[in-house]
Amino acid sequence: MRISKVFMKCVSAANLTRQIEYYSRFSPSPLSIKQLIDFGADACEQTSFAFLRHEMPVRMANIMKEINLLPSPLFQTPSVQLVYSWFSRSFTELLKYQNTNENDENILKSFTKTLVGIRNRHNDVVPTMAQGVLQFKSFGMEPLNNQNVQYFLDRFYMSRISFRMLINHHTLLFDDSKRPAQSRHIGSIDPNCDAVKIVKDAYENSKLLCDQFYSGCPGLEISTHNSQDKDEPFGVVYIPSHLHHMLFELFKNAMRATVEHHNKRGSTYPPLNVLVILGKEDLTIKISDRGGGVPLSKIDLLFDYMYSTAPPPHEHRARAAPLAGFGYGLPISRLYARYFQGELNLLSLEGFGTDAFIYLKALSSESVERLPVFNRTAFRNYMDQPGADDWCAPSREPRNILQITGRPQMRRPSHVRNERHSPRSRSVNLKQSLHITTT
Ligand SMILES: Nc1ncnc2c1ncn2[C@@H]1O[C@H](COP(=O)(O)OP(=O)(O)OP(=O)(O)O)[C@@H](O)[C@H]1O
Repeated sequence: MRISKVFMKCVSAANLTRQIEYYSRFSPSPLSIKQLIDFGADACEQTSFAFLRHEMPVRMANIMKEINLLPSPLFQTPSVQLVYSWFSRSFTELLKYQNTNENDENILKSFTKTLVGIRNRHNDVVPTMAQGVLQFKSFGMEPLNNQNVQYFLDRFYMSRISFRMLINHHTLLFDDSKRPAQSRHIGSIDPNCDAVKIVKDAYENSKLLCDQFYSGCPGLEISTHNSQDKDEPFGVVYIPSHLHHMLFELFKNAMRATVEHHNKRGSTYPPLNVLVILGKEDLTIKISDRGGGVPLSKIDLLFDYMYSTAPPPHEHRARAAPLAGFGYGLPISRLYARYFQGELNLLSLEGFGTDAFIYLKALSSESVERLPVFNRTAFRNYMDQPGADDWCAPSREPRNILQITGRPQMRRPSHVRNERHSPRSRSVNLKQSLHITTT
């Protein structure tokens, strides 16, 4: 009895591996916001079902192949194993619908229910993966691993954003219990998304946390400029929850920096200045704070998963939304911006403040999903060995010139290497080499 159970488990594991292999050979099909809107306006459940029952396993299999390439000590952590088990289960559930009848009402209903179940199962993927990476870091991570993990997490979370986008869109369109009675939204998309309103909402939500944490908060000043039509509001076709997520994270950071930099409990702080500009191609939002800024040497670190200057949150409070925590705010917000071909950047003046920029595409036909695909290039990114740095490492102290006089400073060309030098010609060469090393 026990042997047959073990045997069945091995068979299903082998089958799962085969199916992942099969679906990972397909490339995901990126959709534009325009396509999602056009489809949603004339929604046909059968078409959406037929698309998703293939597309979801394809996107999952592509990213599962990459999870399998993680450094073994990271892959083996209980947290990553747990995440992988969620993926395996969800992937298997989706495969059940491959050869079913798309005109059967019950199948369509059951599929929508399965999608909701998958979304709930994956709710905790971000903090769970973060725990895994923390455990792995505590073993002492090499720079190459750090690079690989950063590369992987960007792709993994981008993929996750895309699953949730597709699931939300489908369930909002076809799950009657989720459909708001009167709404201009089409699925999860607002065809007339008011960027200024979302700025105000995100500020208010972040202010609640800031007031609670610091008993004070900087104010908000908004200016707008619509280069297309001065009298028109700032409508773009976008997913309000994505924009809210980015703005909320940027406001939290700006508020924390401002309050901590000025360190005057209860007193007034310099306000956060927000500029919203609609151009032909981009909708740009700039948030400027006077929170003391970040030194240039740290700017690149800000988008590293796990880089935070805040004390680490306790494991059991990981989801209790403090003002700062794991250091995931910026990298994940940047993924949201990039998901539909936008961008998120920070420019800082140390000693003064920081400007954060969100760029979104103004045209829905140009907002196309940016999705990872598992191919040879991706594979190589996990396999490459680190090369030697091709820039000199700066020495800590100025070199003692007298110490260098005894040894050559340059790798001389071979025709020069065999020459015998008189003391005089040697000193001439030394002068030349010093000139080269100091310029
Ligand atoms: N406007 C800013 N001014 C000064 N420092 C900033 C600003 N924005 C970000 N930072 C620095 O970048 C770090 C990383 O920010 P990030 O939003 O990724 O994580 P976090 O806020 O620390 O935690 P969380 O995961 O909760 O967002 C912050 O800890 C802070 O040191």
